[in-house]
Amino acid sequence: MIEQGMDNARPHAAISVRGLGKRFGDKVAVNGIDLDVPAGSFYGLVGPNGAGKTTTLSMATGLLRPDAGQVWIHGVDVWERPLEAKGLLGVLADGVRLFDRLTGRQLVTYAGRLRGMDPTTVAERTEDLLRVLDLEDAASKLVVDYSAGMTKKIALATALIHSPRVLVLDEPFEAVDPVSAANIRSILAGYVERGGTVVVSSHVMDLVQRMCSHVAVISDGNVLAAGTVDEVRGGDSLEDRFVELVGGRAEGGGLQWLQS
Ligand SMILES: Nc1ncnc2c1ncn2[C@@H]1O[C@H](COP(=O)(O)OP(=O)(O)OP(=O)(O)O)[C@@H](O)[C@H]1O
Repeated sequence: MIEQGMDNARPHAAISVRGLGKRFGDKVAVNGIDLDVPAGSFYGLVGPNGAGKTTTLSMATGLLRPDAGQVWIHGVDVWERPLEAKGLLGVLADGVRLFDRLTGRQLVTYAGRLRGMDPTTVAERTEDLLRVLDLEDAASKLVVDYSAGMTKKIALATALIHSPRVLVLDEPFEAVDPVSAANIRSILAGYVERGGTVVVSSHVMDLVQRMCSHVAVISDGNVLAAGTVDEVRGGDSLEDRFVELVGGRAEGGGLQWLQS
């Protein structure tokens, strides 16, 4: 069934965003954007600091109420049918506090039980996740005592445990060591191969170019370009295209006084 209001959105997209906007005081953080994330795509969201990526992802996943616009996850309106929409999602949010007085194992178990999963499956998947994310040795330690990278990985485990249809990951590789990052990349690539959809925000253009099928470039709350990675980069590297679209390179690096 296609929902009311979806006429000009894409009913078969994993995520469809129309006219999404958010303002904080005088600052327009997200300026009425449209975006379609095709089902089965590995979608990168890139943009300079303060571009509106986190605000967009927070609104798209039901964590932050938009001032304007609508979001559908596989055709389900996030703000009208939040429970149903959230059931389809796994989210790694930026800067959201975890229940960090739990151990890593307890936190992942709790996430699975909150999703209504049976205890045996939760226990099995929790051990699998701790193993592939190299957190077995830290599993009995409180999350409050984790390093930044370990915290990122345990939060990722809580997003994966229920095997959602759509994964939305804000900066999943930030602070994560190269071996764990490679493990996470292969987990995500396998998940996409099996029909899942992944959206990641990242500042690492090379990674997005290698890993993602699609990309959107956001700057100052607007979508400057969106499509397949090849369409957006148009023969250049994604990094060169990004700098061309976004601008802002300081001539000669500036800070001539910075010398020894
Ligand atoms: N809760 C808030 N209160 C006030 N301003 C906010 C709030 N959240 C975000 N902003 C502002 O909205 C704009 C977009 O921020 P956002 O965090 O979405 O950017 P981002 O693209 O995720 O940046 P980064 O790459 O640095 O994480 C920024 O100007 C930021 O200062």
